[in-house]
Amino acid sequence: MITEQLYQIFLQHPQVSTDTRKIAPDSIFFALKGANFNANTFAAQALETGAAYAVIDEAAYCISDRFILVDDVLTALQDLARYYRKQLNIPVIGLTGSNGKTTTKELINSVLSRKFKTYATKGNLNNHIGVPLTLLAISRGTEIAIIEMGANHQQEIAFLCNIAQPTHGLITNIGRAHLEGFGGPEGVKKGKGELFDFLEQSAGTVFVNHDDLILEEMAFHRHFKQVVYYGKDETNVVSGEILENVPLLKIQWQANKANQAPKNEVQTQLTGSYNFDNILAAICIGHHFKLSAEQINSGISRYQPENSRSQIVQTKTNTLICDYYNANPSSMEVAIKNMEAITANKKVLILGDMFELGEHSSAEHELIIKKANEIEADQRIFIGKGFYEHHASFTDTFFETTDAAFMALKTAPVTGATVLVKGSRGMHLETLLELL
Ligand SMILES: CC(=O)N[C@H]1[C@@H](OP(=O)(O)OP(=O)(O)OC[C@H]2O[C@@H](n3ccc(=O)[nH]c3=O)[C@H](O)[C@@H]2O)O[C@H](CO)[C@@H](O)[C@@H]1O[C@H](C)C(=O)N[C@@H](C)C(=O)N[C@H](CCC(=O)N[C@@H](CCC[C@@H](N)C(=O)O)C(=O)O)C(=O)O
Ligand SMILES: Nc1ncnc2c1ncn2[C@@H]1O[C@H](COP(=O)(O)OP(=O)(O)OP(=O)(O)O)[C@@H](O)[C@H]1O
Ligand SMILES: C[C@@H](N)C(=O)N[C@H](C)C(=O)O
Repeated sequence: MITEQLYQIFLQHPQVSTDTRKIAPDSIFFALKGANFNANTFAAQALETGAAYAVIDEAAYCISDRFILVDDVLTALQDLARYYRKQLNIPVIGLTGSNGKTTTKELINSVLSRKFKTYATKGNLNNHIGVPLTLLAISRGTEIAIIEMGANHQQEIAFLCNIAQPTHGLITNIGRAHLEGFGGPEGVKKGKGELFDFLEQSAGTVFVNHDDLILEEMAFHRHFKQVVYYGKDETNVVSGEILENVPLLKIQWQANKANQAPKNEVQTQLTGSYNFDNILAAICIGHHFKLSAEQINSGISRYQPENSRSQIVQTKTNTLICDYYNANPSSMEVAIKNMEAITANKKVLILGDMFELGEHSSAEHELIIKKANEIEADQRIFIGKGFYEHHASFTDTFFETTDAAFMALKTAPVTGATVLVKGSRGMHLETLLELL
């Protein structure tokens, strides 16, 4: 079936399901294949449990006209999303970067939704499946969409841009994340730069952090229709500075200094000086879309991080900075620097291995141990094989596994401290929480 026909069906049934355990009534079920299951086998069940149609790619399962047979279900999903996107005549803000995508996306959404009907990527649905699902969930009447794009290899952002067709774009930063798939730091720059390439070719608008030399250079070498700069310097369209970080950030910002615009102060629910850039990006985008300072401040101050991203948790015995949703050398470094900046009687670092670093893994883990030793801390606990490899060269505490750390913390608990808990998701550092 060609995409136009599928689109006509989608107009009648504008909801998509991919899991028979969560079928939306009257939706179109896309039978994807995964590591465990071939969802063609669930297509009939999807119809029985409320789906209107099932898109499949194996003829053997096509037993009535409610089955839509295509060559490849994933491609059909992506093509439908691209086709639907083209019908939406709205600004689409594409967002990528090594760190801070989800936080910045949530902040932008929180700000823009003070004035517009917005739709933003849910959670982290940012890949070749997540972006199409996000686009197809945009309801008619939406005025601005904010689409997060993730990648761990070259050409992935180009592919996602081709589907989402952003009119505006932001790269949060270029860091040392997913080095394995991108082929090193230069590869990350190239891969994330595919968003800038798309916006250059399509005469879009980019928002650029002027304090970030890499991003500034990437913007400088391209010819954009419009570049909107933000940063600490008052010559930027939006400028700002941190007023407090104790541990929540309070910031001051100003738009168009030249026009003698007033300064604004906003108390945020975010910790970590690195979040300053994320916040300023959202303010800049709010200003670009002509929100008032009150609307912008309201959007920023209301946003409360969730899901273990820089989340402050007060337990009976400690103040925890829970940051174990992910970890890479860049985000580890800024999280350690933030521990140095905050005021606390006792500071403890619990750091877990960083994944997907390939040949850079050993050196990057060693570097993080050194960085952690450059700041004042009462205890430094490193967990995982990547860190453990270097245990003989340092006097800190090392465990090969999270289970081993669990047993040790059970007998010698950490108390009365501000504790940074950060590591890759696969380290499952959340299992330590009950002891902290
Ligand atoms: C296809 C699918 O949805 N997969 C999810 C599934 O994985 P699995 O391979 O185990 O699939 P199954 O074999 O179990 O099932 C196949 C399909 O059958 C359906 N089904 C199954 C049983 C049943 O009874 N009924 C059924 O209908 C089932 O629903 C499947 O459709 O389960 C996993 C665990 O829950 C999911 O993780 C998996 O999701 C995959 C990975 C996915 O891509 N989901 C996207 C919606 C998404 O956006 N996920 C994001 C993660 C994004 C991410 O990691 N981003 C990276 C960068 C991008 C890297 C990129 N190259 C990549 O490959 O992802 C980043 O750094 O930000 C998320 O969930 O957060
Ligand atoms: N601007 C930033 N610079 C460096 N590190 C950051 C920045 N913003 C957030 N981080 C770090 O990255 C962690 C994850 O944040 P967030 O989920 O927003 O990033 P992400 O890029 O969306 O990651 P993912 O795609 O894996 O969800 C934070 O908890 C924090 O440690
Ligand atoms: C969760 C996934 N998107 C990711 O960021 N993985 C890295 C390697 C991590 O978990 O730290």
